[in-house]
Amino acid sequence: MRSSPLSSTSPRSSSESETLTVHGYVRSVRKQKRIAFAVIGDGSTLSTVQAVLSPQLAEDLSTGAAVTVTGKWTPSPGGKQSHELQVEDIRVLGANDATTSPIQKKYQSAEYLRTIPHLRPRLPVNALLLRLRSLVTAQVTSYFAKNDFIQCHPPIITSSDCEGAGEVFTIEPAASDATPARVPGQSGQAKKLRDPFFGSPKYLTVSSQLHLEALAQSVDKVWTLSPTFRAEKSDTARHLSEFYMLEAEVAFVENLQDVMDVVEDMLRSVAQELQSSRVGQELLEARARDQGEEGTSVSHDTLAQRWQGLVDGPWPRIKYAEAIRHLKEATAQGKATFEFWPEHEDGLQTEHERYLAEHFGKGGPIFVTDYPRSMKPFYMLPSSPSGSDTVACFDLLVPEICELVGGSMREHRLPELQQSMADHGLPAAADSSAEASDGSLQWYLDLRRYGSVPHGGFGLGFDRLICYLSGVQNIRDVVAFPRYHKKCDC
Ligand SMILES: NC(=O)C[C@H](N)C(=O)O
Repeated sequence: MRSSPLSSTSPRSSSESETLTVHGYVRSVRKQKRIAFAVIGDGSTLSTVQAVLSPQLAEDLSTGAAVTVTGKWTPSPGGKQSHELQVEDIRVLGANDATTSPIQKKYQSAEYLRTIPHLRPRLPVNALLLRLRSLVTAQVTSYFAKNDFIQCHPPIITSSDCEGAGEVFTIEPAASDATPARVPGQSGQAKKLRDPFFGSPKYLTVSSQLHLEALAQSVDKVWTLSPTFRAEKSDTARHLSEFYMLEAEVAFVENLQDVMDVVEDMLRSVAQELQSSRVGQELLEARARDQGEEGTSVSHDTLAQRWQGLVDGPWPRIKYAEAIRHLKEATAQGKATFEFWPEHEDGLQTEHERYLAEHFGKGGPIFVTDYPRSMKPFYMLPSSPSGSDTVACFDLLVPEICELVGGSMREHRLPELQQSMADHGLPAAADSSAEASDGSLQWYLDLRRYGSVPHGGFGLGFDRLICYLSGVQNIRDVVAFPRYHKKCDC
């Protein structure tokens, strides 16, 4: 007798029957006078098993019930499947009232399914997305291990806003846990003022980059896949308040091209793994079945081309100034119409990024590099070490999603970093003897004081990558329990 996930229950070519036990959920049940059929799936594969049983055994069965079924795995006379399970015993582990169940065997919109995130993964395609995430995680882990990167666990609670964009969540214990603070001059009277748990306000991390920089300067090459948080109110298909970011930092790297090479190689390895995996095959199967259903996912062919676009290389690398020129030309020639006219000082709007990825990137990814310094955070190295108006940075743009990765060379020189912090309005004490004010980046400056090396790194929006690889168009539909403005229910 075997008991295993359906994904490892491969149909036998031998005609000899084998006793098999499967666990799963009833996807559908058809009861006739003398015979009943139940389709059983368990989320480990899109494939299902047809169970053939007597009407008595099928009596308590309803769609959605959790069952353990034992029977003979025999060649099927029906054309739809090579084998079927001739049931000898069935146990209903968890009954399901199919009439009141929030999951119904009919089309249910993505918006509706977002209201039941705890049940949504029971749908085979949502289970497939969980398996995709697991496969991509395994592949990036393997890629980094093979390339001598050390996996690190940077902190989630931080004292500064790395990106300086002011979109941080502040953390504090619940009010009842707050230590009563004594108010000076009111001896003996403990007044219930909030005494910050950590002494001063702390935040949920918006990026692990600064901490990774510290670690890279100890072990050379580091990476992490960690949750990050942004208190953005944007109601878009590409933003979440809690999301996973894959970040890496490489020490002793002199050139932005080398950092882009890591991104390109790593994503290529993920796409290759996907192309040869069962998860990949099933994703294509699912897309072929529901070709662009209700505008929630891309077609089979688009998805296959997307993966191939990641495998094919090298991906174009163009400078920001060139990108703006290209957009202006396209507008002037009537090849593109934008809501916002592309201007050097206005930055790239989403519509511009989309156009660049779809046209200049030949439908695949494209790196845009060397953005104006004024548009980027304080930690980026100038494009030319002697100073310039642009910084040695890149955004990787892909069709539909637009920005998938952002990275840069980091300013590793102390005086220049201090100047850049001052220019960006950040406190930048001149020497280490100055008392480090809470939340200051003294520790970050120390990295430049004590054995600094040229280094660079990047951050990739992991949930966006899952969207891109699966062809699902809304990030809220690829994250098991998505958190966004006004939404954090379970
Ligand atoms: N690690 C990175 O480069 C990510 C960057 N700090 C960001 O949040 O975009």
